[in-house]
Amino acid sequence: MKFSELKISEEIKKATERMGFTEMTPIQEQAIPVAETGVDLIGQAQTGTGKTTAFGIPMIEAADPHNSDIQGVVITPTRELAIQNAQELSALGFYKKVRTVAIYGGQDIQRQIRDLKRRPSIISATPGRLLDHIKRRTIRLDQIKMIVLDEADEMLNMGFIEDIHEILESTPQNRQTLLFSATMPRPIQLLAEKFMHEPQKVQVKAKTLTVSLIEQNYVKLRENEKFDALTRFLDIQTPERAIVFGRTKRRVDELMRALQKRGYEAEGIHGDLTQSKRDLVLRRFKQNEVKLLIATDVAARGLDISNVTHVYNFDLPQDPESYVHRIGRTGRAGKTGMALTFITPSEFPHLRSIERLTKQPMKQINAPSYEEALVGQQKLAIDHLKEALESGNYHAYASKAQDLLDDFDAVDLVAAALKLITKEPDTTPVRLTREQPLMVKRSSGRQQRGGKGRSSYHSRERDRRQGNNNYRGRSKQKSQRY
Ligand SMILES: Nc1ncnc2c1ncn2[C@@H]1O[C@H](COP(=O)(O)OP(=O)(O)OP(=O)(O)O)[C@@H](O)[C@H]1O
Ligand SMILES: [Mg+2]
Repeated sequence: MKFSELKISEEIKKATERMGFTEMTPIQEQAIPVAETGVDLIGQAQTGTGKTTAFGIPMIEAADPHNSDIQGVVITPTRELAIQNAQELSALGFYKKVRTVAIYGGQDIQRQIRDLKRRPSIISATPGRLLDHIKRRTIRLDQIKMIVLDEADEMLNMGFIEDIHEILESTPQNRQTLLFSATMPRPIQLLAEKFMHEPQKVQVKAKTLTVSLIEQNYVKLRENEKFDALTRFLDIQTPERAIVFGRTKRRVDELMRALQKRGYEAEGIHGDLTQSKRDLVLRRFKQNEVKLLIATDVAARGLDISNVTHVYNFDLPQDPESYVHRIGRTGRAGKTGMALTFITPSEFPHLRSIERLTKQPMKQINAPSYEEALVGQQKLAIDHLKEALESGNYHAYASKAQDLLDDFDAVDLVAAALKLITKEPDTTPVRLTREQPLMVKRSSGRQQRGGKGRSSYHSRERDRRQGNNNYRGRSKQKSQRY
């Protein structure tokens, strides 16, 4: 079904056209008409399938640009996602002249207050900064018609739950509440239903939770083999654009420096960097100035960066849901992608938990040898050489080439030139601080580094079976993981 067939205002149809959309995605086709009836809604569909527009259209449709109140709020777990959602909502509201402002931590609050004085209809926010504005009375939510929790399970999962409750308390009882995510663990759903009014579930039925366009592989290796394996895979797979996920901020910093030491262009992103640094890194990655983004889970959810061809899980994610979101940074909007996950022997059971959630078996592959990596890089050099040949833009070198050919054997010459342009696999020694394998001690309910205890994956699975609401004691996780 096309957007043009929807019963929505012409301005929004025109906006989707301007955004290059014609056919609706399944979640858009199924969720928009339901949301238009005014009911509460829980929407679940695979990563990269257009959930933003699925809640964006009803939100813009409900907003009246001539009304000076804030009428809609979208809450997201990260600042980058708040910015991205604001951009998409602004695009959808372009012709209807519905204005959206992004409100997030790390940005000058006075600037935000100035933006707010211009009376936007919609706020796209992270919870902490939104609460700050509510307390300063620079934002009032008492007239909102609709609130969306994007990445709803994450918002209700770690650390955010108290903030969400406080935000909801400042909104009208009769507001419409929409929840969206690619994953919706049952305990979270039960928790959500407590503050929703008879929500309708819109789930796009798919055989697997992950997108079939993403090839999913894993490598079994020891902790101290991971880094060489990563660089060799990078040499062989030569990703156009890749995200490498690490478990902690320290890990991300160390990985970035180690990769740079071996001659890779890499930038890191995590929650301890200043917001301007985070913005800069993401901009450079989006503009293809740097091919490798090394990230904590701060980049795992929702970010829509075109042409991310590879996702590497250098460390296993904290829970199976995070895996789904991390690898979902590739294979978006119909494109293909590849995900590769490193697993140490003691973490092996977690692999099965991931596969049980995704309903998609992963394929085991082996870490490449030095020789294989060299072949990969040679192939890349030859490709570059052929491209240069096809471009025809080398005639200024012809007489020098002839001089060389007079003195040397042609094969020797090309071989020497190839060696020069090949980035041979670098074996510069690097040191990474050892990360403990993924384990969680159950009794305290929060993440512990190392130590004995059951894995979070298994306790989560048991929760799932028992329908436990065991998600509140995890507030420390946000600061560790992001
Ligand atoms: N109807 C459509 N036709 C073509 N492209 C679309 C359509 N709807 C959305 N897109 C594009 O698809 C991409 C993914 O959309 P979006 O970020 O909303 O996915 P998502 O379902 O929210 O994913 P995630 O679970 O990772 O947050 C975006 O680049 C968006 O512009
Ligand atoms: Mg999204």
